Amino acid sequence: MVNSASLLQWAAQASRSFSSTGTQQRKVAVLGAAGGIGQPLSLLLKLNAQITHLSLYDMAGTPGVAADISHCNTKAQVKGYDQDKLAEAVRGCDLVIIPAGVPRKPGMTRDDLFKINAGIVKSLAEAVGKHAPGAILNIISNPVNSTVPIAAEALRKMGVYDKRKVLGVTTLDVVRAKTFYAEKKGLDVSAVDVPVVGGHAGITILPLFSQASPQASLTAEELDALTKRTQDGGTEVVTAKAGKGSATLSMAYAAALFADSVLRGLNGTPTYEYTYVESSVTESPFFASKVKLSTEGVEKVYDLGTLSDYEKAALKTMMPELLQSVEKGVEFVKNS
Ligand SMILES: NC(=O)C1=CN([C@@H]2O[C@H](COP(=O)(O)OP(=O)(O)OC[C@H]3O[C@@H](n4cnc5c(N)ncnc54)[C@H](O)[C@@H]3O)[C@@H](O)[C@H]2O)C=CC1
Ligand SMILES: O=C([O-])CC(=O)C(=O)O
Repeated sequence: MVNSASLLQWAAQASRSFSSTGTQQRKVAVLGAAGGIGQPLSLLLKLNAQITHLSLYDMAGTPGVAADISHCNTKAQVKGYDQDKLAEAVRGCDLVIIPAGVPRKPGMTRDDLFKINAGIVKSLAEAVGKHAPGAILNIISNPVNSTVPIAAEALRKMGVYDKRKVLGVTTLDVVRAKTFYAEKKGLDVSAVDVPVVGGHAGITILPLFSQASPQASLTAEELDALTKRTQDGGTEVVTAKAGKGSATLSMAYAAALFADSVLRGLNGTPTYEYTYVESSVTESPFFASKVKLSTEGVEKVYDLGTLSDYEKAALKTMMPELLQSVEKGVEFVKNS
């Protein structure tokens, strides 16, 4: 798993690798690049020495963001594309990251975003299926529990679906669980690992503190508080931003870490991450668990290991909601 130390490493390497030769050509697109997540994410990707071409797409304002970021003295060549240039933006991409869509306001659930974001993700996935079949998709747009099945079903309809390549980004849940656990137990956050499985909404987010490392003892109250804080991490930010959107900076950080792992895998160094993918680990057809990322995307999906009674109960409780969200996404594409 890539951690913050490697993030700093690639930032440090970025300007040095400016003159390096012989590295693989890797084109990455961000769809929704002018948004709250899109802008800082694009900046972090510009610092990633694995990326040679960075393609920024949004409905408007993208050339400005691209011009700004392009002045950083790192290797990636940056190009901005507005509305009618989607095909050009994604053509030849190895990785397409989608943070396009509306964010929550206080009082909303992620599922409340379905009405608008379902259609956005479907049309962007179709464009990738048409102009960049074979690219890996990293889907950030909410509700992730439904938008990933939407993208998968849209690509399946086109005959280009590859389950190894459609990945829901749940890295922020892992980032939060690590932060909150380390803070609570006085641990070095850079040495902490916490698996987070399930989905990406409320009770479907399940941190597995029984498998955290290093193991610190947690009282029943501490375990419950840490689990709930991880599940409500998004809402904590939505409330604090008071109508001005949801997590953007921590999300950009998490998505940049995840993209780095995907690219390392593509470039021949296997990496391990938690991500929401087509899965047979539970009865839900899509589920977030640990995967091995390699040259074709997800090479292996791991099972959940030994769960505590608390985690077994939480897994059972989340299932109806998760199944319903998956079904809602699949039906949306089938009926459109
Ligand atoms: N997976 C996760 O852990 C997280 C997911 N999110 C989700 O990410 C999404 C984006 O959040 P923000 O960046 O804060 O929103 P934002 O509103 O600041 O930015 C979204 C951008 O998407 C663009 N957009 C809308 N329709 C588009 C289309 N058809 N093609 C290309 N671009 C399009 C908008 O013009 C805007 O620039 C939301 O759905 C939010 O809920 C947010 C945080 C964490
Ligand atoms: O809470 C939201 O709406 C955004 C999100 O997914 C997160 O921050 O985890």
